[in-house]
Amino acid sequence: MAFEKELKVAQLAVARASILTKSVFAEKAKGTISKEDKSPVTIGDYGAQALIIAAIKHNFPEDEVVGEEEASTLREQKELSSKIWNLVKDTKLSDEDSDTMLGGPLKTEDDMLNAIDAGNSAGGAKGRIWALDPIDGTKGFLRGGQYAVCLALMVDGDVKVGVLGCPNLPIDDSEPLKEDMGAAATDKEGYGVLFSAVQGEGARIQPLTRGALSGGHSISVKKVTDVTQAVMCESVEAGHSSKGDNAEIAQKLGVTGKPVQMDSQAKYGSVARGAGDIYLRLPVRKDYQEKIWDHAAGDLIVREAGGQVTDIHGNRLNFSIGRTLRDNKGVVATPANIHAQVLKAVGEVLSAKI
Ligand SMILES: Nc1ncnc2c1ncn2[C@@H]1O[C@H](COP(=O)(O)O)[C@@H](OP(=O)(O)O)[C@H]1O
Ligand SMILES: [Mg+2]
Repeated sequence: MAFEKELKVAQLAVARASILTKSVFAEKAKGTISKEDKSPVTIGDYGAQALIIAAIKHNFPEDEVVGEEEASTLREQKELSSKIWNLVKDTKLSDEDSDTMLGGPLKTEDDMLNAIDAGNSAGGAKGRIWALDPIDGTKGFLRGGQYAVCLALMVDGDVKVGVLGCPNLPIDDSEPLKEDMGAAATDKEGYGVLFSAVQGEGARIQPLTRGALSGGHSISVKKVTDVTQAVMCESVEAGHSSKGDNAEIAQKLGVTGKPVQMDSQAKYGSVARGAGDIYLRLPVRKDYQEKIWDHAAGDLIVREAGGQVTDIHGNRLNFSIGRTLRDNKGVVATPANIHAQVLKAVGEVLSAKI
C-alpha cells in the first residue's frame, strides 16, 4: 500500500484536532462562551492547525504545509493564545501509542505558535506539500451545523492522500441527508466520521468517536440511474455558491427534491458515500479564487469513491499552482456516470448569463 504512514499520521492528526474542535464547541454549547462570541472558531481553528502541523513536522520534517491560518495576530493576543495553549497541550487521543506516533503533545506555547506559522508554504508543482483547513465551514461550526477538519498531501501538485474529519455527520451511510443533522449531532452517539482516500486505492469511512479510530469500510458514490431522483447539496452561505443558478440547473435536469444545504467539505464526503449525489459550487463573484485547502481532500475522496470532480468548465481542479485554484471556476462533483449530463446543464444555465 502506498503512503501508508502518511495516511495513518493524517488520520490520527485529524482525529486529534477534531476532538479539540468538539471540546471547544461543547464549551460554547454549555454557555461558558456567549452566542455572539466568535472566539470559539478562532480557538478551534488555531488549535487544530497547531496540532496537525506539529504531527506532520514530527513525522515528515522536510514536508511543507499550506495552512489557512497564521499566528501573527495571536502573538499579540496573549490571553487568547494562552486559552488555546491550555486546550492544545491537553488534547490527546484515547490511544497512547497513537499520540506517541504524532510526536506527543507540543511542549511549549511558543512551539504551538511556531507550528501554526509553519503553514506558510506558497504551494506549487514541486515536492511534498500538505493542504490544511483546520476548520472548514466556520459558519457551520458556529451554528452547530456541519464543519470539517481537512488535510491532504500533494506530491508534485497531485493529491495523493486526503482525510476529512466530519464530527457532525452520521456514522450510518444510509441515513438520509438532512440540513439540521449537525445541530442534533454535536457530541451525540452515532455521529462523527472520518473519510480518507489514497490515490489509486479507493476511499474509506470510519467512525470518529472519542478519538479512537477503528473499524470502517470502503465507500462509493451512488449509481444514479435516474438523474431526476438525485440528491443535490450546496453551501448554506449564499455568498459562496449561487442558489439561483443551482435551482435553474436542478430544474433543467428535472431534479424534483430540494437541495440539501450544508457547510464545508462534508458535501464532498456525503457525495462519496452516496448520501448525496450532486455537489455544485457555482461562482457568485467572478474574481473569487477558491482555496486549495477547501477542496484538495474532498476532490480525491470523491474521485476515489467513483465520482468525478471538475470545475464548471469541465476541467480537473488544478492544485499545482499555489495556494488558490486560480485556473478553475466553481466545482461540479457527481458520480462519474452522470457527470457529463450535469456538466452540460451547468454549461447551458451559466452560459446564458454571460
Ligand atoms: N465568495 C466566496 N466564494 C466561494 N467560497 C468562498 C467565498 N468566500 C469564502 N469562501 C470559502 O468558502 C468556505 C466554506 O465553504 P462552504 O460554503 O462550502 O461551507 C470558506 O471556508 P472556511 O469556512 O474555512 O473559511 C471559505 O474559504
Ligand atoms: Mg475552508
